[in-house]
Amino acid sequence: MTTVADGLTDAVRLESVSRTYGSGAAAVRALDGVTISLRRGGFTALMGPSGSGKSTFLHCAAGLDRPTSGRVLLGGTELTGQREAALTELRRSRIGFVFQAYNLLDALTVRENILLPLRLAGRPADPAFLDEVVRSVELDVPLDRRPSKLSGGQQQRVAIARALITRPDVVFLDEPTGALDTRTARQVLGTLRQAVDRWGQTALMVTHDPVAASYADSVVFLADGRIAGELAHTTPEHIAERMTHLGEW
Ligand SMILES: Nc1ncnc2c1ncn2[C@@H]1O[C@H](COP(=O)(O)OP(=O)(O)OP(=O)(O)O)[C@@H](O)[C@H]1O
Repeated sequence: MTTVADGLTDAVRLESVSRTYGSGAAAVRALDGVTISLRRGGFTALMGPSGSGKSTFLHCAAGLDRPTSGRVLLGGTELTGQREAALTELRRSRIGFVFQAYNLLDALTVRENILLPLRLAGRPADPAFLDEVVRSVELDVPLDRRPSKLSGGQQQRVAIARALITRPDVVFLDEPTGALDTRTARQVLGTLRQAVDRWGQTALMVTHDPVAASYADSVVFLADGRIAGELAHTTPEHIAERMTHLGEW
């Protein structure tokens, strides 16, 4: 396991990361020499036209996929070159995931869903911290209920709590509000923003929605597998304008 002193201030760092799918004439370069650092405690949105490489970026950064070349560092630990078992362990303990489709288990109660990452990692649950996380995501439902009995917004709050419970180095969110109506989406984003601030949580969110992206501290744009710019503390209007210049979205 390699630890680099200069990577310690960054939660996540990609260095010259490329990912090519297929080979020969059919090869697609989904990521093309991407270098970027996610500062500890920062909330970053990742946007770009369809096919620009957002999912590939997320999968490489989270150790779910391996770059063809380049390095990925999580809190100073190099992911690239790790064996599959070590990557699984790292993902379990140091990364939180939130997906568009919530991905909650209905065989488990809300409480059990939130605590699942700790159970899988063989770590004890701290009832006081569970209580704090549940309050921070404003989840106002009985914790012994099954997820399918909850609204979409409540289910996504459960998923966010589950992502925060291990105090991970970074939370990756893939279109977290894509399945929610506009009003619920805004409420969930407001809660997410508060939770990120409260815990000093590093987060990276892929989204197509300029309003959702405007909740982040900065918006990174991808086009054709490359970083195509960044906007800090900006408005949905500016984000939409930049996206329009990048092409179809
Ligand atoms: N498993 C794969 N095999 C071959 N090509 C792939 C694979 N996954 C992605 N690609 C290609 O890599 C490029 C980037 O895809 P990616 O899914 O990362 O883009 P995206 O920005 O997430 O797109 P979208 O917004 O439509 O989800 C696209 O040209 C895509 O067709």
